[in-house]
Amino acid sequence: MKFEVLTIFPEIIECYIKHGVLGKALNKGIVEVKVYNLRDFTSDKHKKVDDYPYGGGAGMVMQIEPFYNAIMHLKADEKPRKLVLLSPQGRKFTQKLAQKFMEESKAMVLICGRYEGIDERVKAFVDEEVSIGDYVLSGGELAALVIIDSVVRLIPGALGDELSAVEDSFMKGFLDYPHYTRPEDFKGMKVPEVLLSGDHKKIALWRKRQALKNTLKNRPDLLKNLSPEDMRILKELC
Ligand SMILES: Nc1cc(-c2cccs2)n[nH]1
Repeated sequence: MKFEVLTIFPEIIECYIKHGVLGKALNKGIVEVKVYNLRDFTSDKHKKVDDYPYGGGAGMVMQIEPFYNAIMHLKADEKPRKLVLLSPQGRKFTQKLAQKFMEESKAMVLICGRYEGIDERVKAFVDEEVSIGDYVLSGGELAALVIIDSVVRLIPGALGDELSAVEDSFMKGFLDYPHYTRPEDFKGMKVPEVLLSGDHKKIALWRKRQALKNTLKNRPDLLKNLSPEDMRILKELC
């Protein structure tokens, strides 16, 4: 899978992708990330990327020309790619959308705006507008990293041999179960006995109950389309 990121702060992307799961996936060649500085696609000596808004108002608006030039540069190889604009106005990014992107796209262009927004005409050249949440960031770079990280984790082989339990739970519609590791007793705070029992059936049931309990408490909106077994467990909790 290939990600191409358009930004005026390439360092933000380049620094993050060197670490952790992303770093390993890059080294394994499972994923490629190319970052393009929009300033390299300007035509003035000051590499200007923004200007005052037509109609007045606070702040600056990013101009269409650098985005257009960068997109045309990428499209010159005529390879298929999904162009995604990050913005608070976009469709909500979820684990299911991450799965869809991983399954359907060989290459994604992540377009990062800054300031008070970007010229609306840029949207004529994108496939999707995506929001990672109902809050405003200073720029699209963090949102782009969220998408890269969550999509790469889903690529077969990216996580090595460890199970991606967290992704599984979100895909099934509830939050993750609690995790513990050594020591068994930390200042009197003990690991739940069931996890020391070696009884995998009991452990699996305990984890499911805890996951449903957490979901009921913090994200009841996720609790739909439960299996009859999960519904039975949930009813016991109520
Ligand atoms: N979900 C989300 C995206 C954004 C921004 C994208 C570009 C500038 S601000 N804020 N919140």
